[in-house]
Amino acid sequence: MSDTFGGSTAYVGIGELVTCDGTGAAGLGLRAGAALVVEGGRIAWLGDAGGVPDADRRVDLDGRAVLPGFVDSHSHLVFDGDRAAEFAARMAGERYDGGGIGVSVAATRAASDDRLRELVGRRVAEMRAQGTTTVEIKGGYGLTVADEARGLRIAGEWTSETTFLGAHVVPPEARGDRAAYVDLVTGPMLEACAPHARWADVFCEPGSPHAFTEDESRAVLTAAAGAGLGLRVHGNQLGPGPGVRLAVELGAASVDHCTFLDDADVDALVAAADTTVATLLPGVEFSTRSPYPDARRLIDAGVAVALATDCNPGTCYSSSMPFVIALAVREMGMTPGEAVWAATAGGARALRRDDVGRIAVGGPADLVVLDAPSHLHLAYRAGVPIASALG
Ligand SMILES: N=CN[C@@H](CCC(=O)O)C(=O)O
Ligand SMILES: [Zn+2]
Repeated sequence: MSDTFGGSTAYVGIGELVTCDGTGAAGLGLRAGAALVVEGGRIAWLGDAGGVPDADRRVDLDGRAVLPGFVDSHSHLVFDGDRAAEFAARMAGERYDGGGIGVSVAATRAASDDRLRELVGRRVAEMRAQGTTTVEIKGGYGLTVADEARGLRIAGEWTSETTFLGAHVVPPEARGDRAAYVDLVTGPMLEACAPHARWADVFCEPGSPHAFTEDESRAVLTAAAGAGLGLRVHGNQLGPGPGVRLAVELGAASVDHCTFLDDADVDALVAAADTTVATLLPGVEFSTRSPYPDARRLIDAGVAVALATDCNPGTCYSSSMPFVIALAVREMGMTPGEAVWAATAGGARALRRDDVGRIAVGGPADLVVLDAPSHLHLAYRAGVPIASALG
């Protein structure tokens, strides 16, 4: 977030500064007794509080911790309607298979531009209020040329990290001819959407009749890369499958979910650790009552791991990165430091950004302050709104 005050601001009294200016948990970059000067929305100075230069304004944070703003590298904010009844049915034992996406597609198609704009704006504001300063937003609830282009145009009003997801599911009207729908996605839909997107994604899940097979996914991703888009994949969410290996083969920036992995998937992710991030979305396992991904196995093997919300109406209607961090620590065996790194610097890597997700001189002043002395409190005080953007 940027400081709205016109001049320079010195932040002193920082209980713990978490810079995330390194790699892995070792790169958490914890500093005690540090201070920051922010000017023009940038970090102008970082050092020991004893040496803080003069500034136009001085803010005493009274022992609170300061972190980089969260980088939520996976969300689906462009939708209307909700699926609370589907959630309740799952809590009573129903399984998630992606079929409910059609309900959100119908509601989203029926919404006016202004209505969608208002909904996305409200959700982005909800994220920012919980410390998220960079967000990726996917389409995927329009599934016509016009509706996908519209969703991405609206998403682009809030972020440059927009993702074309025409291959979210095969929409009901196209079920009789899947090949024709893939042709639409790789042809006219991609052409209309590419100018509004940085990324392309596909729901690669051969076990679901709604999602896409390996060959269909490869066709979509290859066409998108040809149109100049970076690649992302929804893979291995509902069962073992080809998503992870396809993402690695095609040099995707991230493969997301990674819930059901075999040894070959983990080996592929280790080999591609400089290229492809495994983005874990534990809010989905919470909201679908599913087994959590084995984050420990991935981190211990040397896989690059990010955390994101996947905020969407079906599998996780939560916009809260602190909630995701708490789940990662409690349910996936990540240390609090690993979880914070994955939610900031890890998310930045998943978006191939080196300007966000860390606190460094010259970088954007995207800062989170905790109403607590340490990053440990994000998981320790789960459910308590201690994180907010600073400034
Ligand atoms: N799995 C595919 N897409 C979303 C869910 C979308 C929905 O159910 O509405 C996800 O990431 O979980
Ligand atoms: Zn998703």
